[in-house]
Amino acid sequence: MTEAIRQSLRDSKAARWGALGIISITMFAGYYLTDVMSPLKPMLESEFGWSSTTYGIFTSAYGWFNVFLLMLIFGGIILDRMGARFTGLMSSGIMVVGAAIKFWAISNPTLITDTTFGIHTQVFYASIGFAIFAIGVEIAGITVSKIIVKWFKGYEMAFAMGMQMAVARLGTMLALAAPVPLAMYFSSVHTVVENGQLIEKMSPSISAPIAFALVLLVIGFIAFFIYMSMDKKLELSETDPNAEAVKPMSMNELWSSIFSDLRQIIGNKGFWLIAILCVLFYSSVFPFIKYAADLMVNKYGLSQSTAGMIPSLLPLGTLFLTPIFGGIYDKKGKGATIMIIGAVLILLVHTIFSLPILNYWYVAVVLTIVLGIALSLVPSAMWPSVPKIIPENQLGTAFSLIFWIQNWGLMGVPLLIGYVLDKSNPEVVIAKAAGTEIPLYDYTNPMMIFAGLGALAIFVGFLLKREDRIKGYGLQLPNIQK
Ligand SMILES: C[C@H](NC(=O)[C@@H](N)CCCCN)C(=O)O
Repeated sequence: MTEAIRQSLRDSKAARWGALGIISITMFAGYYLTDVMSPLKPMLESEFGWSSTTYGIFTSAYGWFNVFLLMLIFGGIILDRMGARFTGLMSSGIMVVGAAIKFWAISNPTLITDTTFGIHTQVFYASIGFAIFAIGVEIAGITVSKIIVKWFKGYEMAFAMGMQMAVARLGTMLALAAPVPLAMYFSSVHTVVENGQLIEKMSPSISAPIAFALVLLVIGFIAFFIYMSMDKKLELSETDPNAEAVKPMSMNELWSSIFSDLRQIIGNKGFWLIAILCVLFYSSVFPFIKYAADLMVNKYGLSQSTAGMIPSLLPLGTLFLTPIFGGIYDKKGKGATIMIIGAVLILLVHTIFSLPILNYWYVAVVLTIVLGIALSLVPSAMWPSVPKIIPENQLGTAFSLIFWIQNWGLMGVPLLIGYVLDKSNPEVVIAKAAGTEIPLYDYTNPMMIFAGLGALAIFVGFLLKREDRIKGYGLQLPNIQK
């Protein structure tokens, strides 16, 4: 069979998009669990006595194992060596295990009174579960990116990445809008003693939204099994029957190939600029989402039950815009410019959020929509740009290194924000300790931190554009090969 007439399964539009649809289910479930606790922050404080710092510790657990135990990097290395089928199944299984631990911790009231390693036992176990889950969702993320490159190279790759991100963001949107109604729906009545009197109190079920996440994750795990058979068919369709079988590597060869990949990637300036832009950009958006519902209560005067509605508009816009911007990048190019425009919007939005004026809910709506546009622009150009800088056989490792650097921010920034929030609002901390009426948090300082990250991202975006001009990566060129 000659090269010219051999057909690959990826040449079939239905097969490419079918594969994408299946893996998107797994990511949808993963993104739902990632943010499910955000709208529950005020409830975690009132029901379980968590502080902003406690919430920050729990949120930062997302990066603990990925960052300190280098789990993400191992994930990328495994992906490049063992392939997407093994790595995808492994990562979706890890997500289920982590979510189950988190569910157990949140639904177990006996953990509330104890401490472990100096933190609330419930927070400790919920954080461990979240940290394990995060290994899974991050490795699944790089696996899915590599799968998309495998199916869509030379085709509508940025559009496909945009579509996958859109479905994942649907998970984020659900995580911002659904948990409070779910927790309220499954409320139960408890008898408690207050001022020496027995009173009946309705307690929301904070674990109900997590139980729902667990069900979604199990469905995502099953979906990956279905994808595996498609992946096998794709490989068979691309295997040249006359090609010689690849000789298995010795242990020495394996290690030297791993180190050689790592050396080449970290010696690449374009890689570093994308990675730094990634950590700055995502640290100003994802950690913001963790505090957005609380910001709506404290700055814009919304009630707890409606506070998640405005932040849920953020992923809503990205559903349509990420594929659209991805499509523009595919056809017209201008990847670096798209990333810079996104970073400018981040700076603008967070600066306005930080001002102690314009505290009207409709201002929050407009700012959230603009932030959604930024969250569509940058990722739609950033991820499809990586294969222009790094060869395909090193992509798993490169994506994992970028995610690893990004995870420092996803771990550190929420912790910093929780700490700054408590430090800038001592009266709230005192009122909580005294059990008196809790005043509102002032969010000026945390929002200035987010704005600062946006400013740095613009600077790095320009450096990336310059590097592209020097090295000719083709970031400003279209992805579709005519
Ligand atoms: C594709 C990209 N994913 C990531 O950046 C992940 N490392 C973090 C996922 C966190 C989920 N809320 C993206 O989602 O744009």
